[in-house]
Amino acid sequence: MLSFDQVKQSLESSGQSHVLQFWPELCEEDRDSFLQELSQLDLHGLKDHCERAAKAATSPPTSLDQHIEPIPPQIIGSTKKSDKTSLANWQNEGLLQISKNRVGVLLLAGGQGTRLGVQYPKGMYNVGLPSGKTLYQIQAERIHKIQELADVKYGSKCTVPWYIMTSEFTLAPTEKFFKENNFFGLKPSNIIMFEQRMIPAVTFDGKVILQGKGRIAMAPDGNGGLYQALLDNKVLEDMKMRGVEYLHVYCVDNILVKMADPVFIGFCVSKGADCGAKVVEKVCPAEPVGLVCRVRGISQVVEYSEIQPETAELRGPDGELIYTAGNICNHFFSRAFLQDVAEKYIDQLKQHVAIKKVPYVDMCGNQVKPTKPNGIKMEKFVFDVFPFSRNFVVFEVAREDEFSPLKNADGATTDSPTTARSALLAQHRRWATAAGATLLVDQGNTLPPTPSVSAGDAALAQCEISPLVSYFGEGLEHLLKGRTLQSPFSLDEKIAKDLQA
Ligand SMILES: CC(=O)N[C@H]1[C@@H](OP(=O)(O)O)O[C@H](CO)[C@@H](O)[C@@H]1O
Repeated sequence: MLSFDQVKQSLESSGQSHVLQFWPELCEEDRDSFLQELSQLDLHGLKDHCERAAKAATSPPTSLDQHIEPIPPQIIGSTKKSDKTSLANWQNEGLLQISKNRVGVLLLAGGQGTRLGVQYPKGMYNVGLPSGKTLYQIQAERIHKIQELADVKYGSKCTVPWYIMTSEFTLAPTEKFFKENNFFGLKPSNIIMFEQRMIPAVTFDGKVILQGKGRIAMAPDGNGGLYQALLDNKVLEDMKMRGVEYLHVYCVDNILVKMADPVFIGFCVSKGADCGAKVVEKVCPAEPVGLVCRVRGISQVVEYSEIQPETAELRGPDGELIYTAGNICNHFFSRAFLQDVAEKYIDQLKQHVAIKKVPYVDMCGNQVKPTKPNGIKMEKFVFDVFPFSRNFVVFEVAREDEFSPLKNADGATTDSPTTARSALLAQHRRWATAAGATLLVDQGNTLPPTPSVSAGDAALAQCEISPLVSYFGEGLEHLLKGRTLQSPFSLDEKIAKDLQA
């Protein structure tokens, strides 16, 4: 820990001496914790950080729009358009890699869930499924299942390690939650949690914001803080030690995420890719998803907050949208590529500006909750390493099978607990009917085989299939064929055993 004088001097030379304004009022204990917090800051880089933030907030980002082009079809694979044999080959390749312990998953879980309006990590959210499972539990069970599928196919016991990037906000509650839930049956040594860095929020005139008299307002450095966090926490060494060559990186909020999806992994590996992204076709130009595209010939993502509406709305001769490749935050990276990024490119990652309402103490020491944005948070984005890739590929998937993110609180028309729950239940209804089951709603009404689903439609049968029973709809026929099932129907491992018997 640095001494008070060292910290004071550094703050003065960065033009931030106001940070210690309330020091004389602090008790011994608060002084200690504040000094500790300040010692951990990158004090050398502070001046630069504050100046850059203030400058970025006042000068609009240079628009990339004129240089955007769609991704060329040659580098796109698709669960919708590629032929069945290719898909089966990719799946086998993916399972082979998994069976050889070469695949890991990495969860981006440092965010605060502000839009969802909860005080705890998003992964702990229960969207109200009949089973009451949280996002973390669903993900853990999918890891279990994919290990089992690879084991069965290639006859070897394998592990898919689960790396979880948290932040100061989410680490402690996430650890506690995993412990309380007995790590959802996974081996604790195969779950590696680590923390991303936090950086200070800054006012429009480049001053660090004091959140309390002895505390500065800190925010995680964006999901692109991943690369620094991999270095800080020696995660690449851990991967190397385990023999993990490929990583599936995903964000916490997508209830349909396919953990270590063998088809996607297999596609990327077969193409010799070092980096890849899953996309879905955008539903409308304004959908808040990043656009996977090329800018001046280089593959990258232009975030929804940074594209102009006129560009997003561009249409071709038949009225079809030109830019349709929506980023679902499911990325593939080879370990070699991540090593390269860490060694050569980490300082070149773009900084993005987010203007936010940041609670603060004013000059007189009053706590203020601003009603208008007052602060700048600088963030890095996980996909900003794509331009450094030497062989980037894109994999298009069906939205109804792979993308239903939880972003907003209930009441919103999109991306809410209700839409997430409905998407999962609809998928499981499709699996059950495809396996030959008939689903009955309350009064014995038979469900049409392919029900059209609207969010929260109570008239539809509820059918939930545990990931421990089926990962992508496989293995259900021998359990469900010819059966009539009363809603709500929950197929867990125990019921699966009974049905088999
Ligand atoms: C920096 C980043 O990863 N942004 C991602 C991420 O955005 P959110 O702001 O977390 O919703 O998830 C979206 C998909 O849910 C994706 O479209 C977008 O590009």
